[in-house]
Amino acid sequence: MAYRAIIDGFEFILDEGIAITPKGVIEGTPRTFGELGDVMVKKGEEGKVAYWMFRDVLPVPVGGLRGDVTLVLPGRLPSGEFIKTHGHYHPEGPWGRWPELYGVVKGEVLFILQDLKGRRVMLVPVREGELIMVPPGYGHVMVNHKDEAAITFNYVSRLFSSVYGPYKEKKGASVYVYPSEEGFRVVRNPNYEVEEVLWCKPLPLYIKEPILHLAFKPHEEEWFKCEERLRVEDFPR
Ligand SMILES: O=P(O)(O)OC[C@H]1O[C@](O)(CO)[C@@H](O)[C@@H]1O
Repeated sequence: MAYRAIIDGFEFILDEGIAITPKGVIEGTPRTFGELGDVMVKKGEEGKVAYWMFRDVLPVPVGGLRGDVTLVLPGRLPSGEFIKTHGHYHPEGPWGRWPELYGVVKGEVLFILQDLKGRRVMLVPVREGELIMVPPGYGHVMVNHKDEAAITFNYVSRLFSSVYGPYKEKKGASVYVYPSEEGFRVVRNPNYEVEEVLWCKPLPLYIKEPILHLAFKPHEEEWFKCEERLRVEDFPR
């Protein structure tokens, strides 16, 4: 199924595997259930695609930044979790760890942000038209907890490679998100010493005007409003 999206002022037609972008027709890179095997408690259906990554497709007038688009499919993983991204950290840059600016242009995504040890966790729902800054030093996973595909974009520095190892070693993020009658439930990953899971809202930034400059905003900015601690279930033994 093809989707049309306007992303930061540019028109895209996205389908599974291929996209018409301002930079031409681009083949996507699939992330399969097999590649997510290390971040799930149960593997299976190896060849199925969880999300399509279209990297370096947003025109960026500022050298040094890369703009990607991601089509996150709806559904469940073999572990029973909602489809999610692999998750990664960013390494050190000249002013601390690299940040990343994300926007959602279709659907809704639940971001799982966690500090370097995975002890402090923020769950942030980001809706169509909203932006979220992944602050320096925070690992991030996107969960598609809705029944429709989600389309996101991100601006990030070209000067580093993402660090996937910690997520593989600990079998995913600090928490897992499963479907439930209320919508979703959050379960602790026993491989971390999770201290708190906060329910947060991104600051009210909307994709209505040029936003590229935000990728350079000072890192001290307070990017979230955290409202409450979330009830988290222990992992069943
Ligand atoms: O790199 P992951 O964890 O698979 O996450 C997917 C998305 O995040 C990015 O790697 C950017 O952080 C995108 O290029 C990609 O589409």
